[in-house]
Amino acid sequence: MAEKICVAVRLRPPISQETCSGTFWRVEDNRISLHKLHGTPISGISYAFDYVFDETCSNGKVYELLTKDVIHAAVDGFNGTAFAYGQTSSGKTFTMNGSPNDPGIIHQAVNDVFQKIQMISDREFLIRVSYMEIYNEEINDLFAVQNQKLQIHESLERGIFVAGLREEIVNNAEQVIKLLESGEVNRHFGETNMNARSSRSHTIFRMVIESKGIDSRQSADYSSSDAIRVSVLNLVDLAGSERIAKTGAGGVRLKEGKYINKSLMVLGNVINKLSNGAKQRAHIPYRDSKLTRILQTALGGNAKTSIICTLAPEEVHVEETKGTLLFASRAKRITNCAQVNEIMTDAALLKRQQLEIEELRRKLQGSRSEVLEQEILNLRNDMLKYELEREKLEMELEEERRSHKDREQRIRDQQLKIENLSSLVSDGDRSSSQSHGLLCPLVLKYGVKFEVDLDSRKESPKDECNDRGDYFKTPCFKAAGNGFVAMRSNNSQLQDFSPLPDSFSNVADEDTWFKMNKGYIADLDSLQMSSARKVQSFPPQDIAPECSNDIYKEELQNLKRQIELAIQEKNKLERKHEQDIELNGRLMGERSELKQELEACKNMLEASEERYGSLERKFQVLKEERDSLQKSVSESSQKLVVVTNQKENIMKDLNSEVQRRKDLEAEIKQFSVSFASRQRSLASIHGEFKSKIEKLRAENPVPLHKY
Ligand SMILES: Nc1ncnc2c1ncn2[C@@H]1O[C@H](COP(=O)(O)OP(=O)(O)OP(=O)(O)O)[C@@H](O)[C@H]1O
Repeated sequence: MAEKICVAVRLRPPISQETCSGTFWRVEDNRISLHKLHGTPISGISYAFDYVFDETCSNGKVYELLTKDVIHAAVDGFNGTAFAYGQTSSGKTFTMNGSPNDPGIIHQAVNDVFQKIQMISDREFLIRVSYMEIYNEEINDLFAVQNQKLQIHESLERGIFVAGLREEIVNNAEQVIKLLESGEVNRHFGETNMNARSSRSHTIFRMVIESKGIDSRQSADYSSSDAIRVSVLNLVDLAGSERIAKTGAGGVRLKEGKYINKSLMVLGNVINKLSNGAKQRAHIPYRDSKLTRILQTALGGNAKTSIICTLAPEEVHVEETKGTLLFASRAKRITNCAQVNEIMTDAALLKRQQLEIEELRRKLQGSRSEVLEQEILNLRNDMLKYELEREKLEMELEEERRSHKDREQRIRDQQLKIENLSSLVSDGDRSSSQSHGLLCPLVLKYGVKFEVDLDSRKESPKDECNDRGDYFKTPCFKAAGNGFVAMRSNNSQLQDFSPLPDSFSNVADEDTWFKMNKGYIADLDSLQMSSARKVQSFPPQDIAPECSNDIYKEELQNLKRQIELAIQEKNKLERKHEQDIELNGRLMGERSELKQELEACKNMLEASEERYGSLERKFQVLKEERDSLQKSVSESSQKLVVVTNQKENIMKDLNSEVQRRKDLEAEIKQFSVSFASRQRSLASIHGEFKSKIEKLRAENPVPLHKY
């Protein structure tokens, strides 16, 4: 979350008893302004900050109001930086280090860190401390004097760090204070005109606070407690800017002063650029000095930062104080963006990966596999349905084919019957008309032609009747064209005359036709009489005695009846035939519809099969993916076990080492105590002996010349 740097100014009590002649600084709430001697504020020289501490304010209060939050946040995993800035002798070191009566920010921070840790029961902490100074633009290790001119490095894992700097693992505040004291000895101080013990270097006391949830190993689910939080807390005491003229520096002090001023100038530039806001920032010159490089995270980066600017109240320093206030005002505009720094341990990483894999698998199954499987199932069902439908249709079609064949067969049979009947009729008629010597060709409805030639019996030499005396022969069949006509045949030759038979009269007689057709009335207007024909009349003696006219008449009547019956049968069959044709047409239509439907089903089936195949392939790919995920999960689990074991071993070693150290310390303490008591007893023995010797000497004085 973006937040502004917290800035406070602190006015130190005046050191010299100089009499104020012109101006003085007045503190009101969180505002400091320059006033004229008689109290009027000087316009334009008034500044407000988060806090303004006057000369009466203690380090305790400064810590409480300004720095405590940063320190607590560091315990919670946020990077933190607190530094003091100001001209030489303005009270930076006093603020940071304090005095025996009024411990400074560093001491209070150290105590507070350990107190806070004590209160956090669900995390275990590991704290490392280091102490360095930047002297003449070189980094020296204050815990190990041999570590000098150290280099700054940067890595993804550690960020910006000083390589080779000694880090001490600490368990309590006292330990840290002792280390600090030992480090202070190595720090560069120097006497200047302005400060009897002036810091000639910038010092950075660094605490690295690592913490981890205690029960993370037991927890099955990944949570933030599985990660290790690593935060860096920098407590910085800067060297003070100085005016060479004022400090009276020369030689070494002058060289130091130049480096101090240069690095503070770079710090000023960085603050200046950062305070311009994101748009105008352009390049921030962190790399121009070691100080700004080390404090890079604290300035406009991932850290919570508080700055205390110390001010010398003396009138003689008013210009430097104004400069410091300007610096503080600019720093106030800087925005940082602090966040908890969590590092994944191997175990936590593995656990998180495992969970992520699980999640992915769930998603995969939920969003794809299941859906695909369902889709495949649906398609399979569809396919089955189509198959069944297809089978049903095929069966129907087969049945239809069979019935169609039957119908065709029936039609063919009927046609055959009709033809047989027709030929029967025509043969019968021919015989009949031949027997009467009458030619009466008739073409009746539906193209069945009946010729009644009553004379042909006698004329035809091939007639079987001649041979066996039977004038009615087995009918022969003869097909005729369609059409509803009743007409005389035009096939016969024109005759000279055509006399009507005595008894039969005219064949076109209405009554006769009515009788012949059994109630059917033909359109007599359309009937044509055959042309007159010469018929040779035979004398009665030429005719066989049994074939008298009556017999003929009777035969003719029979024949007529047969013809009528045949015609009726034929009409019936014709109607049936028509119906069959109609039905056949309808069935053909249905059949072609069924065929189309079958074709569509086949197409759908093919498409389904194709889709099914592609889904099967996808399913296979997903299966393989799942298998590889499972494999990586099992590998991760194995790694997890190894890493956990390793960590447990290390923790055991560490604990035993700590215990050993404690034991040694106790031993040393015990030894010191016994040593001291021995010393005391030796001293008392020595005293005793001495006094005894003295006493003996006094009792037995020995003459000098004896020696
Ligand atoms: N708030 C304060 N109350 C009492 N004494 C103070 C206060 N601030 C500073 N002093 C005293 O003023 C003197 C100079 O202070 P200090 O050494 O802390 O200044 P400095 O800014 O660190 O100077 P330098 O930059 O030269 O190291 C010291 O003797 C210190 O004890």
